[in-house]
Amino acid sequence: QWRGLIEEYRDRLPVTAATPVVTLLEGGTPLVPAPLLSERTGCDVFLKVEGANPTGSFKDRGMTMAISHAKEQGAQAVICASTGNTSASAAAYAVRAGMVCAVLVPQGKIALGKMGQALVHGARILQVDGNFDDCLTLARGLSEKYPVALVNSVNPSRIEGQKTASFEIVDALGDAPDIHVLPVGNAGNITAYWRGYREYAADGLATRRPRMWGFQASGSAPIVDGAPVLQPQTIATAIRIGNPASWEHALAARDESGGLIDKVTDRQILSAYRMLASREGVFVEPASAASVAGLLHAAERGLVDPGQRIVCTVTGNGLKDPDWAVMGAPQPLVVPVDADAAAERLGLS
Ligand SMILES: Cc1ncc(COP(=O)(O)O)c(/C=C/C(=O)C(=O)O)c1O
Repeated sequence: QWRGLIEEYRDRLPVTAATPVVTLLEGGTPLVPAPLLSERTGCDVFLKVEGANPTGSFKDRGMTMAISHAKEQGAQAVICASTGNTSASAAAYAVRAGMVCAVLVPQGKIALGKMGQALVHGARILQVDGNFDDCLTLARGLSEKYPVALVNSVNPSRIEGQKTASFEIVDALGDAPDIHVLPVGNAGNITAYWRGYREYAADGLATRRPRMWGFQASGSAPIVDGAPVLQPQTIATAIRIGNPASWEHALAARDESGGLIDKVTDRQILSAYRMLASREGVFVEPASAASVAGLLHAAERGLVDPGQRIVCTVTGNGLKDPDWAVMGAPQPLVVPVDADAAAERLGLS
């Protein structure tokens, strides 16, 4: 039985015997081969399906660490700004820890599933009349003035927990991939993956470190454009972030790894989103598809070599944002309880 990240990687995490382990047995997620992406790119492509985590996104990796540390420090309340997945995760782990969870989300810009999670776990939710960056500014201010622990990815415990995804990938493949691809919003995850790959290589558990390829949405691409985006716009609301808190760390991951950070359009994101579900059988939320969209776009431009081993992290479960799955799809037919009628409409007859 998988014991959760802290137990599985205890000797690589900043925990002691005194650290209470707050866990929902997160981690140990599937590394799924992607035959269609492999064929399209001429490479060996795998998907790290982080939607399989307890609250449906990679945020659980950071949250088990952040909430365990908060509990160790005697916190009774935690706070986070979120585009939705961080708050869904913080709300669930706060329940496990017996803590109050305060959540600040950008007004009207949070996917239904994520709002539902925070609500049902009993978080105290405020919609902020501003964007995610405004929410983070507010959350930081509140955590400095009031006894509430900030659990955004500016909290180093979050990065420590999230680096374990790289450990799992090397443990599964036997070495690091040539390229690791993932979406970039607040840039905590690219920072965490690079740290994990570096640590494993330094300890001789991998012979190489991958090139890190991060992708932003073109309407919300401050790192690519070289300046904060004041009014970020993208249908991929999870990465609708104009001023990433881990900007410098993302640049370091890109440059130290010889990688890249680029942008993909909403159209490319939705195309990859649909291809993943309809051709690879993997349902992810739109922001997660930015990594696959970026890989396909890079491959079209000849940036991959045949036979390379590539891992794309798909960061969140498609159920988080069901509207996009329904949008634009034909209304399913209604049939009478009649086999012939059903067979005819299913095209079986
Ligand atoms: C599905 C999904 N994919 C990618 C990202 C980007 O990761 P980072 O670059 O580490 O920020 C997020 C981030 C979400 C939040 O920032 C939040 O929940 O507040 C996400 O939910």
